[in-house]
Amino acid sequence: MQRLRWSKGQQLGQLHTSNNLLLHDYNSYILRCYSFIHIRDFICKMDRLIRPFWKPDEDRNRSAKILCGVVAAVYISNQVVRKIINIVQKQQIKKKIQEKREERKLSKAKLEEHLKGKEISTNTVERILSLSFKELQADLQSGKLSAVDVLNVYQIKALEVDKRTNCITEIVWEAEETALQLDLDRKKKGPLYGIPVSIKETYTMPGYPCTGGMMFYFDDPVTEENVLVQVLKKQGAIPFVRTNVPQTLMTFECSNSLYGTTGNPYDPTRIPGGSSGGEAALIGGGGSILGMGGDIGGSLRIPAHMAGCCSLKPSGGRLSRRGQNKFNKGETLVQSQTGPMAAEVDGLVNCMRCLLVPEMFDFDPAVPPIPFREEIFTGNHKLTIGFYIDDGNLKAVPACQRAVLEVKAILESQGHTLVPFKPVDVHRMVALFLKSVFADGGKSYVNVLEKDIVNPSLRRIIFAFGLPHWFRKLFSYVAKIITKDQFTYLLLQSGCGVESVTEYWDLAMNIESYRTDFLKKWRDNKLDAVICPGFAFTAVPSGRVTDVSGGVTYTNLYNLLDYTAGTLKVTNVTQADLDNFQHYPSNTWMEKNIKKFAEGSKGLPVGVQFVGLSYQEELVLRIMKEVETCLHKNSSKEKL
Ligand SMILES: CCCCCC/C=C\CCCCCCCC(=O)NCCO
Repeated sequence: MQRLRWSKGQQLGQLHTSNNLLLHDYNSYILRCYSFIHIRDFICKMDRLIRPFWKPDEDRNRSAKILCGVVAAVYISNQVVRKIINIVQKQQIKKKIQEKREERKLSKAKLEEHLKGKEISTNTVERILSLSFKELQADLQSGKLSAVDVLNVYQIKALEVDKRTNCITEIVWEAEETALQLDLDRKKKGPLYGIPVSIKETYTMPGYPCTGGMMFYFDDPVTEENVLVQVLKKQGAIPFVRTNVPQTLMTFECSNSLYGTTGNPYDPTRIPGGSSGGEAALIGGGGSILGMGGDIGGSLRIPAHMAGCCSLKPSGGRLSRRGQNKFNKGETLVQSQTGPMAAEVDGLVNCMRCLLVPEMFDFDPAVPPIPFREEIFTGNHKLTIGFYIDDGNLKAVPACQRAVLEVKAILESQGHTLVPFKPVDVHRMVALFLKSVFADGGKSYVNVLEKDIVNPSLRRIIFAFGLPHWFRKLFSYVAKIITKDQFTYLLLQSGCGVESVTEYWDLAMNIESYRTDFLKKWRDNKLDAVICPGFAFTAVPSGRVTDVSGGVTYTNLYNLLDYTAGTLKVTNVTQADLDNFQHYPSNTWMEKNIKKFAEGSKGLPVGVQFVGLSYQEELVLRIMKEVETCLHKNSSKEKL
């Protein structure tokens, strides 16, 4: 037996280095059988030890039976005790959640009372809210407006948007004190003086919970202030609210047991996108002019597209990640990036300008010390821009296709050359992405959520993550036959992650080779930039995200490549877009769901994505600004 085990073990070691998935599954299966053999061996050994104590005429199997019984009893009672502990813990969590919800309600009511006491006229509110980013900045700099007035107006509007969408997790109480101080200290005006900024819940700010929507992190003490928050404050900005995120951050639904569900400002029964969904709902609803978010698979861009604002996902840690990435820590192959979200491109530009300063490079020496390159942003040479409306995974819905074609026409009218482009095999890309972000097979999420109330939209995935890998992989084939969706298959297959360091290194090499192939195609087409759909579809009803999760290939491609990508709202869904659904395919489960969820989507915002190579933030912003200017001109012409 010993010899057999040794030789099989050697064989397994050899098989393990192979990349063949089936062989790999077979290995896991054999290893499991071996664990069983170990238990049987153990029982046999114990049997031999105990046997001398039994009378010789007794049943020879009696001791083994008793031992099996004891093992079973210990196992069952262990399970029962664990279940009881879990139930008690869940009750405590529910109580805590309830208390927290009451606290949040009271805090918001208190701020509302405080603002009512100030008797700010509707006129003032409307006037300040109607100002563009540049106008607001100019009025604050000239002293026409005070920081406190602007803050109070945005607080009023933010509370109003929150009532419809539940986008605010915490009120930043020291905001008014900061504004008063800034107003007193007028000589020291930073470039963002008096600009209220909303902050995603994942940014650490001492005194405020930073949970990523997971109760597990609720009692984690927050000691260090996020680097970007520190720099923004130094530049005169005033963090005034913190905003909601999805449980785990790895989905684009914006819902968790602690803060509840955030709705879309255009239709609260639908999602605002995620994970920076609270930010997008607040900015899209008009309750904030500038905000901060994060993005590992689309979390800055999906919500900007779905809730109607704009965002920029910088590349390569261009902005500091310190103090926001504790949830994706250790994920080095695809890294979460921090970035701004705003009502207009000017907000993004000014934010980047004010963050790319010596203070940030000082606070975080890991950030490449590249200041904002004005010469690239203001450059006027004509560009070659690739475009696509279908990435080869899920076809973008008619409104998302139209949005890209409209931007294409705008850019052509500005003298740029637009050429058709098709990304390199997105299925290959998404398999690498899922394997990287779920490298541990989703184990850390399952562990963290074990002591939480799992959000209904995630239950199916978390359940799948708890299943043995061999079963998940086997089931992926069944799921593929039933759904006909390649993404569902890949989520189950690649979501198993890697089993060894060798596999992790292989994965890193495969990502490198995908990046090389993509860059070659980009260079062959002589591209400066690419435009493509903001996402595969517009906002879907809450709770249905996992039914259409394949849409993420439109955004996570640029995370895997580590390119710069920004999203700008360019249009709204029209009746003609909905009528055009007759040409949309319904071959797969997700395509059918997308079609179903599009019903009633008229009026929802639609964004377009603008992509540049790594460290091309200024170029991407330049193109976004050009398009936004033309859109504004066109809409004022329409109004005339
Ligand atoms: C743990 C549950 C995950 C289930 C959803 C699986 C479906 C798709 C996987 C990728 C989705 C990525 C969405 C965007 C995530 C993101 O960018 N988060 C930012 C984190 O800082």
